[in-house]
Amino acid sequence: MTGRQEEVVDRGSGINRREQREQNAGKGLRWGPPWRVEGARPDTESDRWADSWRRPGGSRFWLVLTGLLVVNWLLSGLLLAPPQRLDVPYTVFREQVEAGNVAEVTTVGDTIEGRFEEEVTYPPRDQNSRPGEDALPPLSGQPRSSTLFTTERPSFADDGLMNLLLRENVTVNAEPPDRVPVWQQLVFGFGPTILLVALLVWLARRSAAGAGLSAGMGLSRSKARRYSPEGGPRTTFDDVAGIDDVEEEVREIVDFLRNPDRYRRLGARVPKGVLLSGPPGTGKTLLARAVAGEAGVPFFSVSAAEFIEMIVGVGASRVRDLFEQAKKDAPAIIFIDELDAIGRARGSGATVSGHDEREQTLNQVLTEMDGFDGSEGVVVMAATNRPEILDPALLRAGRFDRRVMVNPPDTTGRQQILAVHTRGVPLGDDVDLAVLASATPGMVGADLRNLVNEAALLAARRDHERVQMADFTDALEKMVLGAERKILLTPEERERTAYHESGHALLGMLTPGADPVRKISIIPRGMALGVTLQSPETDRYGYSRRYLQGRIVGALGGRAAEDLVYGDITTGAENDLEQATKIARQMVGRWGMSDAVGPVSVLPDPRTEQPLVLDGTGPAPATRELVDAEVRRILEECYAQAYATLTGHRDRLDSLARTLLAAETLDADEAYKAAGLPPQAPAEVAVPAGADRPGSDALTGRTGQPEAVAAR
Ligand SMILES: Nc1ncnc2c1ncn2[C@@H]1O[C@H](COP(=O)(O)OP(=O)(O)OP(=O)(O)O)[C@@H](O)[C@H]1O
Ligand SMILES: [Zn+2]
Repeated sequence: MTGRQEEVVDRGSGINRREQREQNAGKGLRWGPPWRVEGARPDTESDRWADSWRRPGGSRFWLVLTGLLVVNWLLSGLLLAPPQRLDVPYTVFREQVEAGNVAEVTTVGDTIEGRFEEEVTYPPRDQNSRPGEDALPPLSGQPRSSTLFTTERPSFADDGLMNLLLRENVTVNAEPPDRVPVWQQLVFGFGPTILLVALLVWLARRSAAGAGLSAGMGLSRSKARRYSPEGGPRTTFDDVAGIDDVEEEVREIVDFLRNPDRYRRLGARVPKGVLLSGPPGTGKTLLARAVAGEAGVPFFSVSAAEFIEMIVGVGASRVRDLFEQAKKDAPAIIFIDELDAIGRARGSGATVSGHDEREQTLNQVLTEMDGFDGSEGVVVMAATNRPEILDPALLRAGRFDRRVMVNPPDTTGRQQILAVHTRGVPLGDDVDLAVLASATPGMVGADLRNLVNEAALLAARRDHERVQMADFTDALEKMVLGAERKILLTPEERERTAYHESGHALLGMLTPGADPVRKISIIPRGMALGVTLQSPETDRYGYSRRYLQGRIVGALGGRAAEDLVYGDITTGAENDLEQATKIARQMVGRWGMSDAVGPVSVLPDPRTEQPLVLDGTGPAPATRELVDAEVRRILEECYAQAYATLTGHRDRLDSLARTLLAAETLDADEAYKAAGLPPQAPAEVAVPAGADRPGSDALTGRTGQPEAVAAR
């Protein structure tokens, strides 16, 4: 793993993007690539769409749900629909009462409904029974017969109906005017909801044991996307560059998937599981897809996080489903991204809800993998950024017993990756990928891909025929530093910033072994008021104590310059202090670089967050105090050194600051010249690597929100 190479010191302040980078840190001082754009992986999504894929979960769930709703609707329609009643005039009704043919009535407002003892036909077939009504047109055309009737009582009727009914022994009911009884309203109003809730509860209960209906509803279906070898452009090893050693390790798998019989015949045990580990964006997914592409087998891709739902047991059945699908399509590859989402060591980590669910899912994966006897022709590939937190059970023989590290590419690797991604891009004659590769230490495949895309966008906006080197360098600068921002600084503030940056830069130039200064700028970018960029000649893999001290001196140079020139300090050094303190802390607690503390690792392991020393619960209070004292000593000594050096070179500092103030941006040559120093490094591209840290500037009231960033 390469370490972070370049240093950017800025004047500005606040939130440190590096924190997150450091979480990815393996061993050594690692400042992960600052330009790592989280979530900006345009390729994966679009590629996935472009490829043929299907998502078996889902559709069936909707089918079942629709079915339920239709049944619900039909039932409620049947039950709620009023029965067909004979609509009779009030006079006819009275007649029937007097004739003793009414068994029961129910009044709803002025409407009277009821039941005749014997069927009545209306309109009567013999029209002469009531001569008075002969002239009236019949209410409805065809005579109908029923024992059920309805009639409307005229509101002016004051005809002693009640007495009549009582006399005739008719049962009389009354109901509120809304016709649907309350119990029915409740049942049909809340019924569907109750039904669904009941179903979910039931599912939750039984899913722990099996798939059951949840399968029918698609809940237990794995959400894996399937890429078939036929559909879409195939990913091959040609698309993967710069990680040749890793490619070699997986070639055997390709061969196995192509000729499973040959391996079977010889009884060779082919790895069932391959664990790819490495920082984000290094091409783990790409590599797995390339293996599938090379072997011409289907590729099932799923993120481990997708297994987990709120409902316990769903994850396990999704795993089962995924393995079933893959076995059906064998030979095939199952790719599980972010394996750590389920593969975290059991009984460790925060006990969140869904803890059981995660364990069950993990157990299911283990069970499935144990179930293979190698003849299925299914290879499971998984990726993780944090192999060290995985449950050891996953790594046992017969599971993910083949482990492959995918490291960030070195310079040559970066050049090859750039070549892959510029295949379809018309390049100007001045574009030199080797130079770009050396200007991008710490960048991984995903970053480089992003860089090419940004450069192409820029070239298009500038109406270039081809993408030129300037497009690349500007794109790189923007990715690394953030877009330039139009904010108005007071002349005093600009001058102060110029001194601050000059302080960083001058110490970078004067400290032996420090990374050469590449660029200084007082154009506000992102959240910083100014930046100083330093990056090494070559990729660095480790750091010496002297080098780290130099870094701290440089980081404190901005504040020292302000202090020296103005006799006062500002909030602008917030990030510098944070960065310096972090380095010092790690020197003392992690790398044993403090004589007083000794060669002891006392910091919690940054990867597992478990305290390392001394009795396993963390350092004893005395050790802690000693660490703090040592960190403070280192910082104070470095600050004193920075202040002294700048004092001794006050003329260079003034000259550099003045030049910077006038020019706003200086590249390496200009900067060394302004400081009256010979250039140290062949200035290749005046582009850097490193980012300024966003933050808040309490002095000016500007906040660190990523608000409107205006590109010039
Ligand atoms: N070695 C490489 N060669 C060519 N392209 C690469 C390489 N590494 C990454 N890329 C590009 O970056 C994209 C993202 O990489 P990929 O998704 O494979 O990274 P990953 O290691 O799986 O990251 P994560 O851990 O975030 O899932 C790829 O689709 C590819 O375009
Ligand atoms: Zn600074």
